[in-house]
Amino acid sequence: MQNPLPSLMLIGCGKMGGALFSRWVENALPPSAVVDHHKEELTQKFSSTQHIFSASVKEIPDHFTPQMIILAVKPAKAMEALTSLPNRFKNSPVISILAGKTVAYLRAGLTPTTPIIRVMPNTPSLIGAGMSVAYAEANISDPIKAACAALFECAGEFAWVEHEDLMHAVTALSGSGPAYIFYLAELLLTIAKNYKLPQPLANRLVTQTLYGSSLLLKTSALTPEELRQQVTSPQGTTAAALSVLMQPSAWPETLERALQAACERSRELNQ
Ligand SMILES: NC(=O)C1=CN([C@@H]2O[C@H](COP(=O)(O)OP(=O)(O)OC[C@H]3O[C@@H](n4cnc5c(N)ncnc54)[C@H](O)[C@@H]3O)[C@@H](O)[C@H]2O)C=CC1
Ligand SMILES: O=C(O)[C@@H]1CCC=N1
Repeated sequence: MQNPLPSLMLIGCGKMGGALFSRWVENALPPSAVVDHHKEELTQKFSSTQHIFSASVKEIPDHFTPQMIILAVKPAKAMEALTSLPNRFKNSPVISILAGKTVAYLRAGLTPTTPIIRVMPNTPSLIGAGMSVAYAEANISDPIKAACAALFECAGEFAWVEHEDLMHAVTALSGSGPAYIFYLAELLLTIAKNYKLPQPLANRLVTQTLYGSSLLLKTSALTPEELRQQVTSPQGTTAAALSVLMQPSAWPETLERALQAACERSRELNQ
């Protein structure tokens, strides 16, 4: 059986924080607090009486002490959010989902002993199909790591990395990755217009092809290369298309440059 979820204080309930929070609510989150400037919208959206919605950490009632704090503001707002934490919260374990911001950076806004874990989730978390990857320093206790895993397992798959530097590659691959897939869908839909396919049909073709291929990739024992070969008849239509896409300057170099740009940006975000 899955570990019970810890009570939380979620700071920042936007696209990513909000997606995670909705999963946690569905998975019996104990009474928790959500801090966001959009308090009114969030109170309506989640219409919950058991959670506290607040526009500022300072308005959280004295009787409420979370077991964990989840930091989900934009990276540029991290220090402002941490330094405005009242002292009574400063020893609670903090999970940061911020791109780029290292444990050392975050620690400067907390105390030398606050347990800090970094997690990189992605937006398919909203439907329980997310991929979250976490890094914790060696001194973080097992119960804190287990509580972190329980939270992100509610949103899909979860894995640990041993070295913080790997979080850049994780961010470039699975954190930003859904956008690459959505852009591929956008491009295919735009191109479909040239072939006079009715738009609703083109939507179905693109969506079901991406969905079916992802599901096959996830459930099949075959490698991506083997699955690709199963589609590709010698001298057939797929081979004709792949002879364009597999040119070094086409997908191989383009994707390599794209991931490199994401990694570089992740490093810059720590400044
Ligand atoms: N959107 C994505 O696909 C992913 C985002 N992330 C990370 O999640 C973080 C949030 O990103 P998004 O949800 O996309 O941004 P967002 O802009 O949708 O959400 C940020 C939220 O923080 C709130 N906020 C700003 N300052 C605050 C403060 N001082 N106290 C409380 N709330 C405050 C804003 O009102 C907003 O609702 C970023 O650091 C990003 O790197 C990580 C993985 C994926
Ligand atoms: O674009 C970003 O910076 C964030 C991190 C991963 C996905 N979105």
